[in-house]
Amino acid sequence: MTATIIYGNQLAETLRVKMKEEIVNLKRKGIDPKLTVVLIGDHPASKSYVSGKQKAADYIGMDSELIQLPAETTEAELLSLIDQLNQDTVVDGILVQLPLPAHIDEQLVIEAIRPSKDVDGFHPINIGKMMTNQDTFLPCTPYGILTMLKLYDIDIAGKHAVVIGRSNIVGKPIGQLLLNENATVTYCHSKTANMKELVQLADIVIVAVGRARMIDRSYIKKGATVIDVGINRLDDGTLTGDVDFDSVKEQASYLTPVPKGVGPMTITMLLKNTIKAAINHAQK
Ligand SMILES: Nc1nc2c(c(=O)[nH]1)N[C@@H](CN(C=O)c1ccc(C(=O)N[C@@H](CCC(=O)O)C(=O)O)cc1)CN2
Repeated sequence: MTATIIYGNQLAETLRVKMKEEIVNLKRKGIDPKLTVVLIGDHPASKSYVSGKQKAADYIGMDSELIQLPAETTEAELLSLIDQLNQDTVVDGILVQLPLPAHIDEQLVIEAIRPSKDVDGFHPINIGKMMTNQDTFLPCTPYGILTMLKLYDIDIAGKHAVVIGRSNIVGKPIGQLLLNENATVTYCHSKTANMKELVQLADIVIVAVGRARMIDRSYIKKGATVIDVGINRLDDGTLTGDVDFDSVKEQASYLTPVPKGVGPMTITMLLKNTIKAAINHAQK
């Protein structure tokens, strides 16, 4: 058996075409969603992700703006900018690209964003709503993963999902979203003693550790669904995931590639959240 490969870039394209129409319809009703992205410093990967967000917004006809500030920007300056964007009635979504330089407290910045404009879904109020299964902005990567599983009709309820990684932006929230869908969820992390045994039990494996090709077929139960969130740049410049793709594709029933897997869905869910924010703002 060879796994069905879930190409996130193709799903993302289909969803973006639909959003393009949605934007036309919203504009007819006087709703013009706007996303503001803030980038501090010139970290090459962050610059590339931010540019991907701008291009995707342009493609669907969404108004977007990039505010790029030097790495020396102080925490107070960034908080003051966020305050201005919170007050600006034209701005629907605010995204501060992470990671931030070490002298800025990331959590303080996340909490400064008005929850109704937090299209990243990182504000504790939005996380709390997600945990209690209320309507809110879902963090974009986990939301993208859930959308991929649903579009492929992959059963979640009653299945055993193992999440490898416990970051605030991917590991913790994807586990919660799968739990909300009635999966039984196990988290593994760097201190988990029997990780391989646990992963071998999983029907759905989400890998978000940041270690190139760490998970090979010996971890994977025959027929499992494997979602690779890792983006690792090798010395030769190529990108690879946390999963050893060629090995796992012979064992899994569904598998996401890197690149062209989860990444494009992350950006697509950001657009979706921004549209949601604009509709919410228009109803107030
Ligand atoms: N404020 C946020 N910061 C960060 C987030 C986030 O969701 N919000 N997530 C990541 C980075 N990220 C989005 O910002 C992101 C990562 C990767 C991709 C993507 O499309 N990857 C491509 C490959 C791109 C390449 O060639 O480098 C792929 O997988 O096909 C999009 C968004 C950390 N920061």
